[in-house]
Amino acid sequence: GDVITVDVIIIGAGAAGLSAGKTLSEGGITDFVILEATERIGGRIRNAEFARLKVELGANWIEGVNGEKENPVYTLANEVNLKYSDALYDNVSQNIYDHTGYLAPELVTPVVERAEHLFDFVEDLGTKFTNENLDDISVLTAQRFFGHVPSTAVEMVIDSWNYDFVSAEPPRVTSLRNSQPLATDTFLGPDSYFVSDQRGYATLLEPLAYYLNCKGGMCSDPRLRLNTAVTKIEYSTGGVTVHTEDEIRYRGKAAVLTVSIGVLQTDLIHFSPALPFWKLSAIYQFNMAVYTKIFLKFPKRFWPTGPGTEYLLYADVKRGYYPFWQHLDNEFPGENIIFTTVTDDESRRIEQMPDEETLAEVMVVLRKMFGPDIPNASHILYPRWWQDKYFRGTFSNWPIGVSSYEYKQLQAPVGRLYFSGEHCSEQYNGYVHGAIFAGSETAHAVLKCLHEDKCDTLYSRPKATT
Ligand SMILES: Cc1cc2nc3c(=O)[nH]c(=O)nc-3n(C[C@H](O)[C@H](O)[C@H](O)COP(=O)(O)OP(=O)(O)OC[C@H]3O[C@@H](n4cnc5c(N)ncnc54)[C@H](O)[C@@H]3O)c2cc1C
Repeated sequence: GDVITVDVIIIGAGAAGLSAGKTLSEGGITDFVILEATERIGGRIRNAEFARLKVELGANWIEGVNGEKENPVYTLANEVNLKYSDALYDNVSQNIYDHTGYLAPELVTPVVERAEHLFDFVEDLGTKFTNENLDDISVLTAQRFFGHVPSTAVEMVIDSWNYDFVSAEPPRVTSLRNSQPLATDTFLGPDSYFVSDQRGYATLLEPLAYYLNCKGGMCSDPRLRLNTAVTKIEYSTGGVTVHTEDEIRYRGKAAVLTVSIGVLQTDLIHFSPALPFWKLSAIYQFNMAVYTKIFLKFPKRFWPTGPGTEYLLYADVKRGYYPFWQHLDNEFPGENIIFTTVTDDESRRIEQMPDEETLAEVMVVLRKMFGPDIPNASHILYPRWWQDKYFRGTFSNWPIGVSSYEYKQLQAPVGRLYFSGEHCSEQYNGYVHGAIFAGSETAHAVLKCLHEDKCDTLYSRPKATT
């Protein structure tokens, strides 16, 4: 097949790949290509048609605003006048249901208050562990130090609201040191905005990728190669050769690989030579979580509406069984759309079910919450991120057992092959802003290599940090 020679090959046109291209451009390297397997830019930022409207199947919130450091996602959103609204999480104690229906606030308020104390305690312990450089423990272990672990249906749903809704994995899995308190809240700010713009959340990537001339999702710059899946990467200290499904080889002085950690954990891309053990070990230890929004449309509204009703919780004896609910009356008045979110094993389970089976389960839950007379949903839509070979999940979560030293190995290049993507942002992994920061940081390392000849050597094992 053909051989195309460029300075740098970027693999993946998600937020990280596009951000890497921007930093390279600004650093004087414009001879690059971006190889993207799918038909569009944006990766895990993606919307879809749903009953006359468009809804976001991937990233939906701009997380971390109004803090000491500006969130680049917020800046970009404002540049394109993206439509978003305040995420009003605070009122959730007024909106809890179980199999008997609505739970009066006086029943649940003491549980919510205790969960707040528990949350603060865990954050303080996380700070202590970081400051004193103590060996990591899980968030669940930290909760045990509080003397109480959530165990009733209501306690569990509030607990999963505080943790699983954010990290898509339960506290027993998640690292205390690396998630508490959340750097996004601490540095970028405590507020979040929910995006409902009909042009799509991904519109904010257009100013980021200005060098590709994108408008309405279409980009005219030939350096972007859509529908171009990478199958094999050969790397050395001299450069990188990337093979694609359409049998073209791209040769570069360096490459930036931004596919998700879920993809790296599979054999979708063949590496030659095989990735060294320390690198594979770091890749396999990190977690790709799964988080699924299930959108439903009804012929009429039967849930409460008005300020403070947006987020609802359903407490089941089985933790994680259709626990989180959010209506879209503010965003799409009169459309009668509500969605439920599940995570982790429940996501994996429903990904394997046909829509009708999931809908039947969801209707049973809704009838417990709102009574037997509510109508059936007319539409259902949910994505299968975990089954998709180009994603294999939704976002990374830092598990217990991965130290900062091992994390550096996840980020480290092998030869001239550089790794990037949201999972490579030490502070902000899992988020769109994490992907943007990581893409830029990796591109800076590539610039240093190409301009100053300061490149990491093949198989170099990153030095331990204290
Ligand atoms: C359901 C869901 C909800 C989320 N909610 C939020 C949120 O509210 N707020 C937030 O900040 N973040 C959220 N996130 C996380 C956020 O979307 C991601 O962290 C971010 O978009 C990841 O960007 P990335 O560039 O690192 O990876 P990706 O977007 O995955 O980009 C990598 C690209 O590589 C491509 N690729 C894969 N394999 C190949 C191959 N072999 N050859 C060529 N290309 C390939 C993929 O198609 C993809 O386009 C959510 C994600 C999901 C899925």
